[in-house]
Amino acid sequence: MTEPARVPVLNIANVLTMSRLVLVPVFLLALFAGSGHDTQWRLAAFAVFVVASVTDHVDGNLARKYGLITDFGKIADPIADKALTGAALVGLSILGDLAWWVTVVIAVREIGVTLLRFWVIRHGVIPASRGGKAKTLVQIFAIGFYVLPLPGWGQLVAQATMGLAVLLTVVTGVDYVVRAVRLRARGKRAVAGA
Ligand SMILES: O=P(O)(O)OC[C@H](O)CO
Repeated sequence: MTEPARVPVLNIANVLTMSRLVLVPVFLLALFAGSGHDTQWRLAAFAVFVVASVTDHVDGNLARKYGLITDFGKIADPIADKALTGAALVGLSILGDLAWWVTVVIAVREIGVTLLRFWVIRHGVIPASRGGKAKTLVQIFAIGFYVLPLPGWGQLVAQATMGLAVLLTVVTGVDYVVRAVRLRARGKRAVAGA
């Protein structure tokens, strides 16, 4: 019987995921340059943020299209997303543009879900859910609006989008807790029955 072909971890989808991590310090440098509120630097930070965010879309599509899905990618992709969004949220809060409680709520959920993934890893990998992907997309839009130097109405749009992001972040976080508990319970039952 022929073995199924192994997908190499070092593939284009995973390289794109890792490049998102590399762009995090570049984004922060641009965000804090020029005392943090210089229009040109904010636009530069926005451009880096958009490029990094696009890699999130492209790596997943490439992985699915060319069969490059790996367990490494399933774990690394959400971590790279969290590094980017987390750095942006903390940066915006340090600059006084975003309330700290928003950053803390999102950070607690994102770190918590990452720990959950490692907690159940012996029993299986919890990939990003549809809700999780939607949550990341809304977070990215919300952060993008906050990074851009927008007029008053734009700031209202930014706040509303961030409110939706917080809601989705919490709801999907609870959903992952339920999934993790079920996966562990199934894993334990399987071991007990072995
Ligand atoms: O909600 P998570 O932790 O599954 O993260 C979702 C990913 O960021 C989607 O690419």
